[in-house]
Amino acid sequence: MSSYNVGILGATGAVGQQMLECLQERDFPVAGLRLFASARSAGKTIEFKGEKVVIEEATPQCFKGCDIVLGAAGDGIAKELLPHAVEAGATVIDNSHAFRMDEDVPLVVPEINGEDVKWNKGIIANPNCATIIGLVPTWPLHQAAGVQRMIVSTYQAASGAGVPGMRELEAQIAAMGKGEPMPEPSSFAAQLASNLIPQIGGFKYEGFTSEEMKFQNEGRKIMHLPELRVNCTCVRVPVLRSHSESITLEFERDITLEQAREVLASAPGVKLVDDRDAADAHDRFPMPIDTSDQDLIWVGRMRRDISNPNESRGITFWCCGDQIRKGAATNAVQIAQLLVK
Ligand SMILES: NC(=O)C1=CN([C@@H]2O[C@H](COP(=O)(O)OP(=O)(O)OC[C@H]3O[C@@H](n4cnc5c(N)ncnc54)[C@H](OP(=O)(O)O)[C@@H]3O)[C@@H](O)[C@H]2O)C=CC1
Ligand SMILES: N[C@@H](CC(=O)OP(=O)(O)O)C(=O)O
Repeated sequence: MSSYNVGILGATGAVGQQMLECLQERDFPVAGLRLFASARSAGKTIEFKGEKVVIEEATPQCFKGCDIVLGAAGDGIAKELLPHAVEAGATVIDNSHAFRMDEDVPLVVPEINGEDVKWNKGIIANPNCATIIGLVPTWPLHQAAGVQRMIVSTYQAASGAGVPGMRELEAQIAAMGKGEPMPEPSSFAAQLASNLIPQIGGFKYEGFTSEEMKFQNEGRKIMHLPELRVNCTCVRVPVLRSHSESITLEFERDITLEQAREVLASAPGVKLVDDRDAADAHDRFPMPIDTSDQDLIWVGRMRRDISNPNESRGITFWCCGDQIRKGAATNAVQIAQLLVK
């Protein structure tokens, strides 16, 4: 089997660190590993497969010799640096928003549109984390009955805002516990501990935020459904890791609740946890505490949409998934696996 020189831009962040674990877990054929971050981190080391790898400062020239570059930095850095990785001959799989909606950039969730990697011209984009988590269970139901419309509410963990978001929530919880003054928020618009913040990203379109519009726009591109109607509300919740979503789907064709359950029970990337009679809440429905640090999207609370006048055309469910893994690092490494297959 061939092996590849892999670079990670943003190797010290929440997603970059998780990528290192995913590469190891999936036994990705890494010939050489290069880690890039800001000048602040240059010279520090990170262990990979028992060996210390020195972090290099990310510059336009740094990608020489890389076959695959995994992007795990913010939009601005991705835009500035990753085209240089392509020029240096690498294929880029980027997690930022920078290239997702570009026409010549495939936006890929392997369980849905893995085939799209084939038409890449050097950059493949990893979708928004909340979008991936919602679409993995939606796609098999779409294949069964044709999804026309989605109503989505997300409950997004603090680590969606990276390492700084996680630290901010931890510091606030610690201050509350000790009765100390609350540290000023900086990653989030307001205090997150003991609160909910119904704004992720800036306000963008008719009062919807950028995060909310990503669900519609990226969802249309991934599922090849340019007419898909999506109404999404994104909320930041005081959970450290793993996003949760309430999703109502409206279908073109009839599907019963039993049929929908059957579809999801064998869908790739999905675990059905939907047992109203289970004695233990952990077996009754998915919760973010149970879906952290694993790769599947757990689905439960499956119900017929009683607000839909056509009783066999609407399904509501709840799902949870680790957004640092399947919403980012795992999805990117799965794409890399498709590329080298
Ligand atoms: N967290 C999540 O759940 C998800 C994140 N994403 C996306 O993934 C990307 C990374 O997010 P996340 O890991 O959360 O962010 P973090 O804030 O945790 O990490 C950011 C990374 O970018 C690096 N970086 C910052 N400035 C520079 C610079 N000037 N040059 C080079 N590298 C730099 C940081 O290095 P240093 O340590 O040296 O500052 C760090 O490695 C973002 O685009 C985000 O939108 C996508 C889906 C989910
Ligand atoms: N915005 C997401 C995480 C993220 O980074 O998304 P995007 O890659 O689309 O900016 C969250 O905060 O939960």
